[in-house]
Amino acid sequence: MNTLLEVRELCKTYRKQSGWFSQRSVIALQNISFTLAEGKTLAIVGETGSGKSTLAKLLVGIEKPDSGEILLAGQPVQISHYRQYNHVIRFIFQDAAKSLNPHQKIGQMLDDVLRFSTVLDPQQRKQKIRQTLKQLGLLDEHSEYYPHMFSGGQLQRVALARALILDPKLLILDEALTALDPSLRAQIVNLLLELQQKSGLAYLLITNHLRLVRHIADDLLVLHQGTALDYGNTAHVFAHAEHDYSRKLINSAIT
Ligand SMILES: Nc1ncnc2c1ncn2[C@@H]1O[C@H](COP(=O)(O)OP(=O)(O)OP(=O)(O)O)[C@@H](O)[C@H]1O
Repeated sequence: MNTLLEVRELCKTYRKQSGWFSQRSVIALQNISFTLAEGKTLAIVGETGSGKSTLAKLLVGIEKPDSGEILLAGQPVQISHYRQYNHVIRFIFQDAAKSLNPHQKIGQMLDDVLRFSTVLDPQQRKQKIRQTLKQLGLLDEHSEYYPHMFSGGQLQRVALARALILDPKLLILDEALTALDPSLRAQIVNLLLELQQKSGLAYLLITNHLRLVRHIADDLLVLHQGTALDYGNTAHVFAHAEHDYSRKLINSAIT
C-alpha cells in the first residue's frame, strides 16, 4: 500500500497573553510523526486540549507548524501552496451541516467548489454534481434544495458531497460524526466505508469516540498534552497499550 501522508516531527507552540505584559507558551504539539497509507483510516484520539484540532489545522494549511514536515505522496506540503493541494486533502468538522449557507441552493454551493478549484466547463460541472450526489445517495433534484429542506442525515451527506466532489485522496473528519445520533452515525459510517472501498480514499479520524475507532480505524495514535503516546495497529493498541493514559482512555470508553 502506498504512503499517502507522512508527518515528521511536527511541532507547534502557541503564545498566550497571561497578563498585561507577559506571555505564556503552550506546547500544542511536540514531535508528532505518523504515516497514513492510501485507502486506510488513522484515528487520532485524546482528551480536550491534547492537540487534535491543532494537528488538523496544520494538515489543512490553516496554521503553520513551527518545525517538522508534512509530506503528501512524498512531496512536502507548503502552506503558501495550499491551493495546489486543497482538493487532495478535504476537511469535515463538527456540525459541518450547520456551516452550509442557508440562502444557497445545494447545486450552486457544489458548483462554487468546482469553479474555484477546477477548470471544468459548466456542462462538466453539472455532470460532476449529478454524479457526486448519486454517489452519496442523494437525488438530482436535491441540487435545487436549500439546506433547511433536508433531514439531518441528508445534510450530513450534503456536507460529505462538498468535501468529496473534488475527488480528494484524504478526508479529515474532525469530530464530524460525534454529534450524530447512533443510527445516523451508523449510516454515515457505512457510507464512508463503502466509499473507501470503491475509491481508495484515506481517512484521518479525529475523535474521542473509541468504539467508532475500534470499528473503522486501521491505526490509532493517542495524543496527550501534545505528545504522541501509543501509536500502531488499532487492535494492537486496544489490547496492548503501553501507556497508562492510553489504557485508561480505552477502558473508560469501552467498558
Ligand atoms: N490559537 C490558539 N492560541 C493559544 N493557544 C491555543 C490556540 N489553539 C489551541 N491552543 C492551545 O493548544 C492546546 C491544544 O489545543 P487543541 O485545540 O489542538 O486541542 P484539542 O485536543 O483539539 O481540544 P478540543 O477537543 O477541545 O478541540 C490547548 O492547550 C489549547 O489551549
